[in-house]
Amino acid sequence: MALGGVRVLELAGLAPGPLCGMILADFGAQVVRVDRVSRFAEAHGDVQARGKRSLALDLKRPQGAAALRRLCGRADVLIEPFRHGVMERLGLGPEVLLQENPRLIYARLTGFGQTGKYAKSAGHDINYLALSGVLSKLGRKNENPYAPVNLLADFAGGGVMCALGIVIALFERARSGRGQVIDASMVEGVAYLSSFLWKSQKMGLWSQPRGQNLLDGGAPFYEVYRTSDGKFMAVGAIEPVFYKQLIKGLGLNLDELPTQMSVSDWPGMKKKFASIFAQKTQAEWCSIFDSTDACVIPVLSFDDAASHPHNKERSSFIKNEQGEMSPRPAPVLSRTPAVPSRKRDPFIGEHTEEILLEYGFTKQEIAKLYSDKAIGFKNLKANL
Ligand SMILES: C[C@H](CCC[C@H](C)C(=O)SCCNC(=O)CCNC(=O)[C@H](O)C(C)(C)COP(=O)(O)OP(=O)(O)OC[C@H]1O[C@@H](n2cnc3c(N)ncnc32)[C@H](O)[C@@H]1OP(=O)(O)O)[C@H]1CC[C@H]2[C@@H]3[C@H](O)C[C@@H]4C[C@H](O)CC[C@]4(C)[C@H]3C[C@H](O)[C@]12C
Repeated sequence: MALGGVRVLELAGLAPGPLCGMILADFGAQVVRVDRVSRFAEAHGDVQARGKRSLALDLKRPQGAAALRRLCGRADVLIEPFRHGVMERLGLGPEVLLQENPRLIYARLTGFGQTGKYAKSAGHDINYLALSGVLSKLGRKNENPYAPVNLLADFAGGGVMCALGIVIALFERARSGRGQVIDASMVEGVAYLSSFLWKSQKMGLWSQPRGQNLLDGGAPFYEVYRTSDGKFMAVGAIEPVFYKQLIKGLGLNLDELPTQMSVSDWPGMKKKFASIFAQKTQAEWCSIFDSTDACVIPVLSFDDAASHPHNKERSSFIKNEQGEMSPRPAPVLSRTPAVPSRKRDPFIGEHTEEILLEYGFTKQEIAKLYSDKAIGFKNLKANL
């Protein structure tokens, strides 16, 4: 696989870091998740542990921190998901680790970045989304701004953006032979993703208040409608050629309607479309719109998405040995595609000895680390 042979140490954190590690593991990297020893009961469950192994190491103990330094000496990538200053307090800051391994790619995945007034503040997806400006653009007319689960800052602007940075740094290292520090701020990651919104401000796409523009819930032809069986259809018929097919599928006469881009008529048109969509079931609307260019697609549950003919044809969702469904890695590379592990997720500390041996520790050294309580072997299933 494309990242075969790349050694990654992922310090266990919440949501974004685990996704970053999973992406690298799916594309072939050997990812070791470094879990806490003393707080098994409080482990933030890593539900994105596919393809990883787990080493339980107490970084608060000098022997544990020293062991991580040694591991980093042989690793290609370190992913650290803590607030600014934590690694420095552990004696594991970039200056130390890059001194010992100049090829190390030291990825610092935080909410606010390594500098700035909030650098040491706690936060979660919704806070980063707020500070980026993006949250102000999300939400229905006359309602509060709305954060779409924790997809945008944690995952899109965090885990995925950090993985991109790591791959770019690996590519550059192939030329220079040198590692570097990646300051992956989720605020900036999600802001970067929203460049289109920033650049299109003057195009008139966002001249209305939140929830009343073309792409944020204002336009009747870019909206979700309830069907008679309580399901929904997603409509995205933006271009006139597709809009015409939407109108035809709804059984309306284009000549008798206001022009598509008559913004003042959008609320009335929305009501009209809603009353029509409410007359048929989701399946009936699919039989009308499937294989047309009306840009009308059923809103699917996770189960329905996994079993939908289109997604089944592409094997877009996979099952692991436990029968758990999840999305397959994306994108699909033609020659070196990701081959996601089908194995169950690792227990915390399950591979401690195996990993330490692999990284050059002797059995005696491992026994000493264990007696110093710097490592753990417990086979506890990570929570959540
Ligand atoms: C599923 C829920 C999460 C959903 C995602 C959520 C919406 C997010 O946005 S996640 C993104 C959060 N932000 C970041 O990741 C940005 C960078 N990180 C931070 O800003 C901070 O880490 C923090 C704010 C996220 C957390 O701050 P905290 O003070 O806890 O930590 P830090 O300051 O970073 O310091 C880390 C300290 O830990 C020490 N450490 C680290 N590793 C080790 C080690 N191996 N050995 C020893 N010590 C270690 C390190 O030295 C630092 O120490 P110091 O501070 O002394 O320097 C989940 C959200 C909440 C979860 C639930 C909750 O946790 C309670 C239960 C816990 C139980 O175990 C499992 C079930 C829970 C219900 C749990 C379930 C889910 O996981 C959650 C709901």
